[in-house]
Amino acid sequence: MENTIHLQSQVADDALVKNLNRIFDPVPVPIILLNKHTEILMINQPFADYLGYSREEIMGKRVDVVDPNTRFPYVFKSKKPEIYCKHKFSNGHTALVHRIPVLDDNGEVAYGFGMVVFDDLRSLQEVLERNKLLEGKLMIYQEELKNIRGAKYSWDTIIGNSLVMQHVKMMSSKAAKTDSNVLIIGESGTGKELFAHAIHNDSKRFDGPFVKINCAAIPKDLLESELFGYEEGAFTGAKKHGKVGKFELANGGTIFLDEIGDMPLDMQVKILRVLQEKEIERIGGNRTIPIDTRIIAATNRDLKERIKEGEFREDLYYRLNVINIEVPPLRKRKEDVELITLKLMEKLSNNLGRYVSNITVEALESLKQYNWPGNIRELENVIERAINMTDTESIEMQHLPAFMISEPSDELKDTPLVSLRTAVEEVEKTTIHNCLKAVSYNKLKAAKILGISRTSLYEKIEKYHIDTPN
Ligand SMILES: Nc1ncnc2c1ncn2[C@@H]1O[C@H](COP(=O)(O)OP(=O)(O)OP(=O)(O)O)[C@@H](O)[C@H]1O
Repeated sequence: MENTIHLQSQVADDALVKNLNRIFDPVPVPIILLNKHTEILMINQPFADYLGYSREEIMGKRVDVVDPNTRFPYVFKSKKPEIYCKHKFSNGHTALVHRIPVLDDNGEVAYGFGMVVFDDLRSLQEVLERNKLLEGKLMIYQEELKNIRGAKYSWDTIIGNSLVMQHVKMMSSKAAKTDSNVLIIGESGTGKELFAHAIHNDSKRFDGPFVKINCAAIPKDLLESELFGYEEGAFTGAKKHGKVGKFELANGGTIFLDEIGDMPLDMQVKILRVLQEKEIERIGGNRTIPIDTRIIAATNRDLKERIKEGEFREDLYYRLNVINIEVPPLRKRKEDVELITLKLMEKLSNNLGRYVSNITVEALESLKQYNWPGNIRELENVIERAINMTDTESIEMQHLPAFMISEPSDELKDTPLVSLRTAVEEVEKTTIHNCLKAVSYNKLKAAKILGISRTSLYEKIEKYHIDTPN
């Protein structure tokens, strides 16, 4: 009776093995199945090859005969699976394996299932090392990103209390509360990028990415792949796994298109398409990728002029210019020069490891008078230079660049250059005229106030052709 049962189970096992071979031979992972006596019931071709045997040689043998290092006898005893365990096969290979006892309805071991998960631990080690390296790099970038996105770019860090700046900040913080496109215009170095950051950080997208691209700095041929990315094999020289473009990177956040006024016309068409369709296509790709990105663009160019010149698309201009923010040049907010100077001195002293906290009235006055064609970026340079030049805690005239001191201010720029004599005569004429008017043209009184004789006053009235009613 017992023999009959054994025979029946043998027949069932044979049928099972045939089917299992059919199933597992094509699987490119070494797999083995043991019966409850730890005899090999099935071993797929990849595993037989891995061990260096023909299948016929080892079928039906006890696993510890084929591989004396096997732990299956212990696993059968403990009935506990061993997952991702390092195993050194008797042929010298070291691998990561699973050893799994398969229990029947009574909780007894019916089969043992084995599988090689990673057949070359050396290459696994390399992958793990690389992974560790990448994780490390990722952490550094995340940290950097946090710094970039941090409080550094809030409204408070945009220094300036002049009326015009208060207005621009107020407009920008309103813009932050919407999801509309923003166009920031202003001369170079006025802080357009700072405003773009602050708007992003104060918007509902603040925890999404802020991705910047300088449209003027990237060669025309590369701009498209930078913006939209490409698929593997899109062109010769393309990276192996393709490349993700800035629009995709900015998904869920904001893309800052700096120097948009310098973007080539053919690229403008593509940007317009993204704005309208809210989707992109990678170069060499055939699928569209939906994009949820807010656009903030900036330029120091006169876009209306560029439109007239045929260099900028009018339709793109209107799409971008939903909210317009104009950052004024520093010379139009001279009231801010003192505050910005003091804040920059504090920041740059720290950066440079110096302690320079004072500036003389004279030097500050020079900074206020200067025209600042390079705006705050130029002011930063001047302060940094001065901190490096001074040996004390104070910035003085001599620490400012010579061109600044001789540079005429805005008002003086419009004054025609005249000789000292002409200038004195001009002042004399105006003073006499004003004085006569003030004393109702009483020449005696006027001469007294002016401190000259009546004769002298008459002479000057004649000389300067000053009209008097009597
Ligand atoms: N209001 C401000 N307060 C403090 N620093 C400022 C301010 N505005 C600008 N800066 C500083 O001036 C430098 C130039 O600013 P930013 O790059 O934002 O100017 P930009 O207008 O974008 O210039 P560009 O058109 O050349 O790109 C930066 O170092 C920035 O930190």
